[in-house]
Amino acid sequence: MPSFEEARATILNQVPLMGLERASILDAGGRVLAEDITALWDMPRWTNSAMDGYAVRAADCQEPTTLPVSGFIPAGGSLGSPMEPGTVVKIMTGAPLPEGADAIVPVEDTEETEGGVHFPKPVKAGSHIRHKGEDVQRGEVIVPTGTILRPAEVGMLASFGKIFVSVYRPVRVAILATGDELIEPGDPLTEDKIINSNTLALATALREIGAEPTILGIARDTREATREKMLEGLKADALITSAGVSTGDRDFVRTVLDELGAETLFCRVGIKPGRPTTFARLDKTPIFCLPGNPVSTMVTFEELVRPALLKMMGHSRVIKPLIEATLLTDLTKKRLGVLNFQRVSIEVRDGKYLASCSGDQNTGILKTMVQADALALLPEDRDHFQAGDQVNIHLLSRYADMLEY
Ligand SMILES: Nc1nc2c(c(=O)[nH]1)N[C@H]1C(S)=C(S)[C@@H](COP(=O)(O)OP(=O)(O)OC[C@H]3O[C@@H](n4cnc5c(N)ncnc54)[C@H](O)[C@@H]3O)O[C@H]1N2
Ligand code: MOO
Repeated sequence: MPSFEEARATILNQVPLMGLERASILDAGGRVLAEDITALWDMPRWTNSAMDGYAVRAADCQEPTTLPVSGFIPAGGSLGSPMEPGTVVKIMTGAPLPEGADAIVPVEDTEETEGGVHFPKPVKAGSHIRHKGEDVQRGEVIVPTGTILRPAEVGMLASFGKIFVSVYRPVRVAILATGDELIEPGDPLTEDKIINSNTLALATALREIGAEPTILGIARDTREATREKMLEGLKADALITSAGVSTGDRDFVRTVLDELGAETLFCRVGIKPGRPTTFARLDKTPIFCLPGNPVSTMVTFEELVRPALLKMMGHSRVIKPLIEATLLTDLTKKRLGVLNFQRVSIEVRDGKYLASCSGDQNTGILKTMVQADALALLPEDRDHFQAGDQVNIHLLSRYADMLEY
């Protein structure tokens, strides 16, 4: 049975990279760029004013002096001719510096008088000027291939008029729930049925990373139904199944994988929850078969599937960092020899992470998943952790350690 790290490495080494598509930068936010984008011109395109004020010749303003105003340049305008000697030009932020001027004096450092503008302090040549090409030079790579397009990158691309770029396609992931006991949310409740919560939880987790869920519904516990639905799911870029993967009499997922000729790379992992997690592939399509207990489904998605799907979409930073946290409560593991993910809530005090058990760690207990900000990774060789001990955690969301207001 592979350890957690071995299983994760096996998956990450098998998954294929998605193809490329051209997308508008508005739609490409959060996705990974698949080409180097080069600057077609200098930025700024012209030397310009960094302040609303006056363009001056610094040499004219070394002593307190009053000079006449010979022109006005708004942002988007230009003077059209050199600045007349012995005068100044009123200028707005971003407007091109007129020929003959070598400094900008902000309006608040001047006084308007009848005869012109008074400059009480000496002016340094070059002050408040933004030079042509000081940000980016023509031919420079402004956003390299492999970059995640955040607002900063989208802004940079937009400022060069680059509105379509080549990016990795979002991975289309089919989700299949299995089990005779399942009904869909909204169906009439009957005593013996359980609502399929895993599909929508998985779909939400997929959307969070920019993947596209395709919901296949529920496969009843027969080989034929499971096979039919899995075949349908294999039309997607990846397939996730939930439940039916353990050793129960009606757990058909693994049998169907064999029937379909899929290569099963592992069918158990040294983790709790998630021990029966199975990973297979058919041709190049990855198939993640997750255990059905709702917490097991979410934890195995988070720890094993999420990194893989990110990698498929061209991401290189796919593994969450381990953060060291101090326990405020004891944590106890039921079994030695497996890596145990325990649900904890998090506080950040004086820059330090503090973790408390969120409650019952049974894999059927959803409430403690709702209350969890992070998963504590309790190593294989130790079963008890006391308040005050250090543990490693994976945050469950990007908001998990933000401060309240
Ligand atoms: N003899 C053994 N029994 C079990 C083992 C084992 O090693 N030997 N492993 C246990 C572990 S650990 C897990 S996890 C479960 C996983 O089993 P399956 O993945 O085959 O899941 P099911 O038994 O079909 O369902 C488990 C549980 O989850 C509920 N469920 C299933 N699908 C959904 C869904 N879509 N939405 C909400 N809830 C769902 C289901 O009703 C069950 O209660 O096996 C243990 N047994
Ligand atoms: O491995 Mo099961 O997923 O512990 O509950």
